Amino acid sequence: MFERVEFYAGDPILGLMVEFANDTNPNKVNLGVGVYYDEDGVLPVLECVKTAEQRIADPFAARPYLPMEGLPGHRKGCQNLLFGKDAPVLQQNRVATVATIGGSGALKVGADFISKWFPQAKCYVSDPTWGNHIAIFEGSGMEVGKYPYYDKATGSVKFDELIAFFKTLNKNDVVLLHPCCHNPTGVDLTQAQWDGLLQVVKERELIPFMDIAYQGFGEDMDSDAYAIRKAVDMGLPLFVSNSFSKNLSLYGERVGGLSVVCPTEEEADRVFGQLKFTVRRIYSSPPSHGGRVVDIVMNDDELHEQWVSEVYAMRDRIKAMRLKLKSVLESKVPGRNFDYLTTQNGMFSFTGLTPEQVERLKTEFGIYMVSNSRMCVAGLNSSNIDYVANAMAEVLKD
Ligand SMILES: Cc1[nH+]cc(COP(=O)(O)O)c(/C=N/[C@@H](CC(=O)O)C(=O)O)c1O
Repeated sequence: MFERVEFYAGDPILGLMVEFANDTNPNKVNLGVGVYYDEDGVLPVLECVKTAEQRIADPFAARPYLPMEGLPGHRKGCQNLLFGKDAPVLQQNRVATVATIGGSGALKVGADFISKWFPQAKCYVSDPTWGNHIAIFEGSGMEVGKYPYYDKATGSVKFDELIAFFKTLNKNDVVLLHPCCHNPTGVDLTQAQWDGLLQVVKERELIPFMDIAYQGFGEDMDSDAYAIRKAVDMGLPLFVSNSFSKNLSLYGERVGGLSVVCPTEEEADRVFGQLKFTVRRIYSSPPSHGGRVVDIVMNDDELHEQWVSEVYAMRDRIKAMRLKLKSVLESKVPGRNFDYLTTQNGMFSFTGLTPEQVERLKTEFGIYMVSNSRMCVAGLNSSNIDYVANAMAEVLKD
């Protein structure tokens, strides 16, 4: 019956979590999956989340379905975070937003919506990108291509090639963009480059789909949303998928959102209805617990302020680990350039290690990075950073 079903090779990122859990090396270090661990190597529960949990704690409360679109406060929280609390586009009711099952659910709902209403559209992702981007859009039946992005030789963006490529695309083709904290490279566009790129998107009438999963881990909440707000200012139609997994440390609660910026309120109403229908036929409605936590933290001014400072503390610890690792590696591997550790942004660093060197880190030292050489810097802390630096220095001798 199922003999034709192919074996699943496993996910290059999530598969590492299983391997890591089974690794008996007492010195093992998880620099694989994009999860923030604190200075003690523990996945934190934010103080603002604890307060929100206390407010809703009632183990005997009923658990009704949420609406297909999720809680109004969850949706409002996404909109204020992405577009700015008093943004005209929100006052004009031109944004259709649904709460989703994490950022992954947002991408899936968006991909299914586009596949249905723009059946000729092709999707183009950065080279490289988060591996699941390709799987999600192909899973929605879309053809997925790659646009030039990361220049291995210089460690920067191949901006001229990217622009030239965008100029070859067709109306309504989708370009999947990382507004900040690019995954896996950590290499972001400057604001001037965003201005130029979005101008080409406008001229070619492309559909920009911005996936922001690390807002607050780059510079700050507003700067990290620059590309999103610039696109709105330019009057572009825009899809935005956002995730609270990392910046609320609510990974397993599966909380995110999909927002679609429309030219008119009437069109936003139509899109909102079809987004609800798309949710209904994929997973029907979103989880309630995480949605209630998002609602409280995002809409209580005091908790929101506390949340922002907690995200910035996570951001700053990652930046401190970048500086420390760079200085230790420079002392251990003189002559090799480690500037990328401090020029790259957000949770990830593209180390440039070969697959063989990455494999040696895992098998000989119990240090886990993604095979494409992505390192989750948030897995570093004062007690493991020297061990990691020594191991990297060792494999770099090859
Ligand atoms: C760019 C990006 N977008 C969306 C997601 C999905 O977020 P969620 O809200 O959990 O559905 C992730 C997760 N990335 C990390 C975990 C994973 O691969 O699922 C990672 O890159 O390690 C991203 O890195």
